[in-house]
Amino acid sequence: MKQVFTGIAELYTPRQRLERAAFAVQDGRFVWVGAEGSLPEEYRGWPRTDLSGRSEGPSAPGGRRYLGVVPGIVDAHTHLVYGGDRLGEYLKRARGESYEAILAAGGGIYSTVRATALASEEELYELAAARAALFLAQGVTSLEVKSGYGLLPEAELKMLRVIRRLGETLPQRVFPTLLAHVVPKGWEREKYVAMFTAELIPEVARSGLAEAVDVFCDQGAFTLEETRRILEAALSHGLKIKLHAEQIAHTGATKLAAELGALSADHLEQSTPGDWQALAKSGTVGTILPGAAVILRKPFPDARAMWDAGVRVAIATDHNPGSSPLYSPWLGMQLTLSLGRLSAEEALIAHTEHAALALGRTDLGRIEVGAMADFVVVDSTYALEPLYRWGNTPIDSVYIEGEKAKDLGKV
Ligand SMILES: N=CN[C@@H](CCC(=O)O)C(=O)O
Ligand SMILES: [Zn+2]
Repeated sequence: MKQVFTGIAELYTPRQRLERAAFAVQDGRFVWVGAEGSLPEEYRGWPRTDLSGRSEGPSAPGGRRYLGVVPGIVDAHTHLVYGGDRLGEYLKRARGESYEAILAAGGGIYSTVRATALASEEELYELAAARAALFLAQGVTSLEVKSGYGLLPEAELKMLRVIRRLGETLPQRVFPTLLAHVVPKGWEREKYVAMFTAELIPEVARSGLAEAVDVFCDQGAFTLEETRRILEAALSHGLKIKLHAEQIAHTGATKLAAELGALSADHLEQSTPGDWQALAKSGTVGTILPGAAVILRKPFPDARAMWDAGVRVAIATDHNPGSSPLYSPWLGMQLTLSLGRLSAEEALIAHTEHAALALGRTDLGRIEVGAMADFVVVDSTYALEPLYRWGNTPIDSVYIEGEKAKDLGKV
């Protein structure tokens, strides 16, 4: 497929801002990006798609107006597959009960584990696909999806099969991750870690059901030592690694992530300048999860200081039924502007280019030659307007590999 896209008022690559831009796409990738007026001769005869919208606004020849375009949003941390909900827990926490106490009493993650066990693969698939449609409507073109609400080996594999089916059927690109979340009730810790490292990880590596392994290294979950064992097992089986780090307590997980060359260390609410230095040195992405930080009333990660320390800061929704029932990457970026002190341009980089690095990809989250042609057409002349309008995200359309994504769900 060959196509030239025009009608763009403002485009963020995301590092560069172009006015009256255009780009050419061939076989799902950008092959040329620049000013519309300087479209090279070789692309002039290609079929054209004018992205201008019909809504009212400035610069509107023929009643149309040129629109803003940004790269497809990348969500590098989600728990999209789960049964049930945690509304009751949410209301309790809003009255002051703590996430940690609810988890320790066998609720929280454990209650989602019970609800997920009761749901069939078909039900879990339908629920997750409906959530993914809402994400698509927000411009999310690639997303990571974790297991972790199964805990028992067969239940984890069941989640991973659902994630594989999502990858086969959704318009978006799906990155599957095996998550060591908590020790199941009734298991000895040692036996569980031994099973995870000696049976589950090899089975997942063999079957190709996950690309990465993640561990919730925290108070109430896995210790630093257990985390190291799980991650080293993952590496020895050729899987990538990432971590839930420094969310509730400071455990040293961020430095472990940096030491082992993890793709990313995520959460970071309790992280320190020493942790940021380690991330900056290793190149491990620091992914902040504004939904979980704000909803659980934890310290908001100091994204500004992290960025200035040289960390490649990413933002993700951490969509899950407990700590972050967040469906909007834009809200995550908005919170990071206000509470994490990133600029709007930096927040966009964090949810596109840097988020792609957290998936190990340099060809996603960018509008540049060689990258996958995933992009979001903003229903405004101003490409950054979705960051300005809180709770009313102006999205016109979403393209994945140069094709208009259908089924934009209602938001
Ligand atoms: N922190 C651990 N895991 C999830 C929360 C899962 C849950 O509460 O169900 C997170 O990233 O926030
Ligand atoms: Zn998470």
